[in-house]
Amino acid sequence: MTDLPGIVITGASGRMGQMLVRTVLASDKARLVGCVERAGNAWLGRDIGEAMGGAAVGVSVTDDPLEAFAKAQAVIDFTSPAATVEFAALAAQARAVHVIGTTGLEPAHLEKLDWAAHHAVIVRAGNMSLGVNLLVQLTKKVAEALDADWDIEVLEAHHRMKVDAPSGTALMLGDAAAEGRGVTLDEAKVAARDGITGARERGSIGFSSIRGGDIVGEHDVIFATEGERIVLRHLATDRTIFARGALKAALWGQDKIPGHYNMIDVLGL
Ligand SMILES: NC(=O)C1=CN([C@@H]2O[C@H](COP(=O)(O)OP(=O)(O)OC[C@H]3O[C@@H](n4cnc5c(N)ncnc54)[C@H](O)[C@@H]3O)[C@@H](O)[C@H]2O)C=CC1
Ligand SMILES: O=C(O)C1=N[C@H](C(=O)O)C[C@H](O)C1
Repeated sequence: MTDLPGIVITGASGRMGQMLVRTVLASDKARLVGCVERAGNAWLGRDIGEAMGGAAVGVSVTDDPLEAFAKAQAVIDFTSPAATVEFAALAAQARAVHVIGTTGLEPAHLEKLDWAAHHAVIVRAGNMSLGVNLLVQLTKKVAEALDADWDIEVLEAHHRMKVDAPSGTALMLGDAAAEGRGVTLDEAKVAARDGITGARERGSIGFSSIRGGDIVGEHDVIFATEGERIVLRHLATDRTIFARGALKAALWGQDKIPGHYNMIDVLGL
């Protein structure tokens, strides 16, 4: 039992944090060794099982990531960009696999992750589900097959509490479409339209974001031309798909050399 990889969950009281705690506790391939929250969080010092409304599990929530990571073989992190950059440096020091689900990372954050990836394994993806990562590959293939007479639009819908847009998944899909078309997303991306925008620019890749209620995560990639349209769609109805993917990544990373990996690597797609 004690030989199983020890996992620390950061942001343990969050929507994904709680789902991850449940997933690790239910697993016979890993054990929960730590839960981290930010200073001031109401769950600090409490047993995570009790804080989540169940039986005690023997792991208290702490705001000391360094101490928690020292006991871990992997850190699963769905928090915020600033926290993730801090955790990447600490996970690298502890030589723990750092699984990053956090979205909204800017180029400056990514540069810091690249530094950490010289010292430890990082697995990062804006979406950890099998379905979305398959959709990424399908999007690339369809974009490769079609020319710029086919307009590409990515639509995403999420719950009212989501703070970043377009979603990390939408950007993964946009990147795949751009790669298939032989351009970069930076040059093709149109993420906001309002007022007299003029006609659509040929070859651009558009993004639209809906926020409302408790939508877990919905993504469409639309390829539209004169007289016909292809729609590739993924609907997430339960956050366990992300948590299961993240745990798979944490276990997969145990025997890998330091570097920056993604879920396509983990899933072998
Ligand atoms: N890659 C994927 O498959 C998925 C990614 N996400 C992403 O995960 C992130 C979190 O999403 P949710 O769980 O819905 O948000 P949330 O707001 O419910 O949870 C975030 C948690 O992180 C904690 N946190 C923030 N800063 C911290 C710090 N410095 N130290 C410790 N804890 C800290 C917060 O207190 C909070 O409990 C978002 O970026 C979201 O887009 C969400 C679902 C799936
Ligand atoms: O914030 C969320 O909830 C989600 N975030 C990820 C994203 O930005 O794509 C993944 C999933 O769609 C849920």
